[in-house]
Amino acid sequence: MIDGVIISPLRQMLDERGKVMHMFKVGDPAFQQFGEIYFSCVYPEAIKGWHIHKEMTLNYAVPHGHIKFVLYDDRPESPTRGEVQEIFMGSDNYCLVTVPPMVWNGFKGIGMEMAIVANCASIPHSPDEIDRRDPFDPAIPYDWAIKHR
Ligand SMILES: Cc1cn([C@H]2C[C@H](O)[C@@H](COP(=O)(O)OP(=O)(O)O[C@H]3O[C@H](C)C(=O)[C@H](O)[C@H]3O)O2)c(=O)[nH]c1=O
Repeated sequence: MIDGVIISPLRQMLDERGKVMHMFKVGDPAFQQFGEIYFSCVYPEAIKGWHIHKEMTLNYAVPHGHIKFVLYDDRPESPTRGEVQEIFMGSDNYCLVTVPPMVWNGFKGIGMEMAIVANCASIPHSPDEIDRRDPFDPAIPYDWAIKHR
């Protein structure tokens, strides 16, 4: 587990009409502050990344579809420097993933339908605080291909 990353299980309340899915509220252990919430939609097999946020703390939940969310820690002072972390998110593993600034991250749509990634971010979106790398940049030691373990 990359230092500073928090995975919080989220409740889904099902009945014969549908369901209610929790996400995030003031007072939750991972809550810092509210900046903006937006939704990034990704088709199966498409990759969005790599991104790094210099200031924003991310709070991701995937209420529809599934993704493989991948994190890479190259922070010089981090006890987990060099680690890669994969988190499979979606309605089958409905959780909130909190990612501190300066951790590389990206995601790939998996399964059969478009996934919706909600980010309840600590600050409003600003392109100035994001750096990007190509998803296949060899500087990040990760292969996005499916692993038939
Ligand atoms: C988020 C955002 C994006 N854009 C524009 C910038 C690009 O022209 C286009 C797609 O943005 P981007 O390539 O950043 O999209 P994603 O790869 O889905 O990433 C975004 O959604 C994931 C979940 C992240 O957490 C990222 O921080 C966020 O940038 O929308 C805007 O104009 N305003 C916005 O608030």
